[in-house]
Amino acid sequence: MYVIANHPFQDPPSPSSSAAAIRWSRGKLLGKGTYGKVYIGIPRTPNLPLMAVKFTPEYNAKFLKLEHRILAEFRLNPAIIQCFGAQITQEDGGPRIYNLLLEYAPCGSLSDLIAAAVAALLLPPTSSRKPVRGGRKEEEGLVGLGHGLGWVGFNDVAGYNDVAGQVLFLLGYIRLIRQFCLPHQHLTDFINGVGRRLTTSD
Ligand SMILES: Nc1ncnc2c1ncn2[C@@H]1O[C@H](COP(=O)(O)OP(=O)(O)OP(=O)(O)O)[C@@H](O)[C@H]1O
Repeated sequence: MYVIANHPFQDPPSPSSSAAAIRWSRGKLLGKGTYGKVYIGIPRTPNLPLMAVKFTPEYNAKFLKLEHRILAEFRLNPAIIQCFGAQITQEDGGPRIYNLLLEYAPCGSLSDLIAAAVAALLLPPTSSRKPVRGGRKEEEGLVGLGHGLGWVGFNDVAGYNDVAGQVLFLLGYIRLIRQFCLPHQHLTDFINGVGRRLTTSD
């Protein structure tokens, strides 16, 4: 993989060849969203944490670029997931790829957390929550999530004790509602980032 251009965080819209290249290699697939796939980014540059790298072909990167711009506005905000910049790469004559380098959030998104809390509320009491042998896979997953994260996560978020925390909590709800009722809006990517940051354990 060759790095063609770096978009440092301070200057998201225009590529800069003078920016020090963040070196990383692609790890396992974390998931897939509307705007691209997300892989673990294993840092090859000293002092960089593990990353989540969201990527898509450059010709299709309009929304990832917008996400980059929005995250730039919240740089160094401890409540919001960090972005380390963006890179355009190319492999062996393949298409140019736009990579958004994000802080890795090991505990999933705020919407995951809310879904887990809702699951914990809807599921029967603890004694009957254990996965049943032969039960449906999704059901077991839900039970596992609800059991492990449900109220702990909910209390963590609800206990977030300032105005910003309350707002972020509400944004999480908006995302959940959007998933069921509203047309897709890019703003929800930002909300995703908020959620992931809030659900990290540090
Ligand atoms: N910073 C991150 N840390 C860890 N995992 C992540 C991170 N960002 C994304 N992921 C994983 O990648 C998946 C896809 O994320 P992405 O933000 O592209 O889409 P989404 O938010 O799930 O859906 P949509 O784009 O439709 O809103 C997520 O569901 C999650 O599993």
